[in-house]
Amino acid sequence: MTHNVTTTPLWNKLSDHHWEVAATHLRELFDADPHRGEDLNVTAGDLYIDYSKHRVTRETVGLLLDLARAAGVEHHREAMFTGEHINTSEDRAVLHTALRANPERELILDGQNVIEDVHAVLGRMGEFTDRVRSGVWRGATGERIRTVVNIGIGGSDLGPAMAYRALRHYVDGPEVRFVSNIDPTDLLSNLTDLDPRTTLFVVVSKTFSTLETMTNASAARRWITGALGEDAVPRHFVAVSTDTARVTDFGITADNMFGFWEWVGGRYSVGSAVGLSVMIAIGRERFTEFLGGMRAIDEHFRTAPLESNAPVILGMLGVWYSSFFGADSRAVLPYANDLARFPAYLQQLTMESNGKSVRADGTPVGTFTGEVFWGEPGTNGQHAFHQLLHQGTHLIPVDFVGFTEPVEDLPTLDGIGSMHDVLTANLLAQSKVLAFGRTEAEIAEDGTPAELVPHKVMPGNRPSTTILGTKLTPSTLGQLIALYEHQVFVQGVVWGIDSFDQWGVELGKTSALELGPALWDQGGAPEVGDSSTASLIRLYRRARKERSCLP
Ligand SMILES: O=P(O)(O)OC[C@H]1O[C@H](O)[C@H](O)[C@@H](O)[C@@H]1O
Repeated sequence: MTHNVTTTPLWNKLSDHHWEVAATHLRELFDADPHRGEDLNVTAGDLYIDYSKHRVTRETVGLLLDLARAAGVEHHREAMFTGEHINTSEDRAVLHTALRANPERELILDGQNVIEDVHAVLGRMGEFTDRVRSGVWRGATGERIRTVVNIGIGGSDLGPAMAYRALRHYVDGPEVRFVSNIDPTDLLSNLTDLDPRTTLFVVVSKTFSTLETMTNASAARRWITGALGEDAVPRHFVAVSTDTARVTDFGITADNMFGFWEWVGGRYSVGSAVGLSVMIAIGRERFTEFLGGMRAIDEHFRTAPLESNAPVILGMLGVWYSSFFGADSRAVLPYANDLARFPAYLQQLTMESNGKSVRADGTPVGTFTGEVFWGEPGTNGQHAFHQLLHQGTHLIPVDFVGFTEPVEDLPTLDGIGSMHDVLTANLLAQSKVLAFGRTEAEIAEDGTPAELVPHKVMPGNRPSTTILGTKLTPSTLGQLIALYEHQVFVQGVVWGIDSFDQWGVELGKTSALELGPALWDQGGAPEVGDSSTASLIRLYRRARKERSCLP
């Protein structure tokens, strides 16, 4: 249980300090401290992280780090790495860092070296991957596997789907598709051009009981058995889960199952067997590089002093805006099209982790917690929502993510520079304009008509972090993931919440199960307890009655 720092004099000091900083423009902060752009940055692995365009002074950073210390971030960090049950509401260890630990390390949990277990599964995944990629593993009719369909949802989908897309350039194995939604169009649209003889399903579910995944997996099973017969199942289905009994009940043998452990949270699981489809796509060596990237940031997070600790600094900046400025959201804008699913991935990672309003001991939190994460790749976002970022009334801190080297490049129209150069120029221009804006006087100087001047004023003073990686590779992607995982952790400790449970999603699930029968029962008025839901159900039922194609 963490110390409640929100009731301490240090918190009050930060709160008072916030009013001073809030009254100062970023232009003034740079004028008063012209070298901040050279100093307020940190390097972690291959990531250079500039945080000088934040609404902080050097004093603010010191106070925020004091707050992190007072909350016990260092102590809790060690507790996480060593397997203490820091997920208190579920009484579980939180050991996603063990998934990427060096094989020579040892971590004993309940008498078992979990790192040995991790590498045993990685070894089996590697062998399986090699067999699928080389064509030794074949479908029931003897054909090679050409497409892998990953069926899973939440953490069993977003991590691998994001990583597969991000590492598109490195894919030299079978194509992978991802089916998650209970909406049948997801499965149907993905299967429409596939051949059952060359398709392998990887059914991913920690619990192996999630309604969406089990429903999609049984429909996929019918698709395979309808075309190839019951005996084909073992050649076309493998499972990733912590629950052997449920997997075997589904008809997948333990040989075709890749396990993980209850101490891996779904949203922290992409480095476990949950990443199997990514490994099949990019090969085991590159998957190892991916894990190595995460490990580099784990080590940085565990050992770097707080002053140069990237996840600590970025996490505390998130606390600064959320708890002191009352900012609701953070935009993540990757200037790398292959990171298109990164914001969606971060939504689960951050919002399922820190979207809590009680502390770990069940008492209400005394501050705003969590941040709404959202975003789209640049430059697309510039032509859509950046207007609000630049001139709207909300304070929305931005994380820009870019790379100094492209994975692919093309010349520009005029042949001067490359498309990647222009992409990067856009990233830098956006962060500059957000921070410094354009004043009334500067605009009037251009001869802009007086009545247009207020419309053209760019207020600036809008904070951003710029994360520049060397190149989007399996390793740098792993680094980015761990960078955000540990930010979430730091914030959770300061807010005193349990970042590793997700009770808030449970009621929606049981409620859907309870409501289901009311939708297909054609009897009298549904007894659902409120007139809004009852009216919507009546409307749905009427439409359902008129449809002829239903069973
Ligand atoms: O992997 P599964 O057990 O199928 O769970 C899939 C997802 O469903 C749940 O509702 C949780 O909110 C997620 O954290 C989890 O990743």
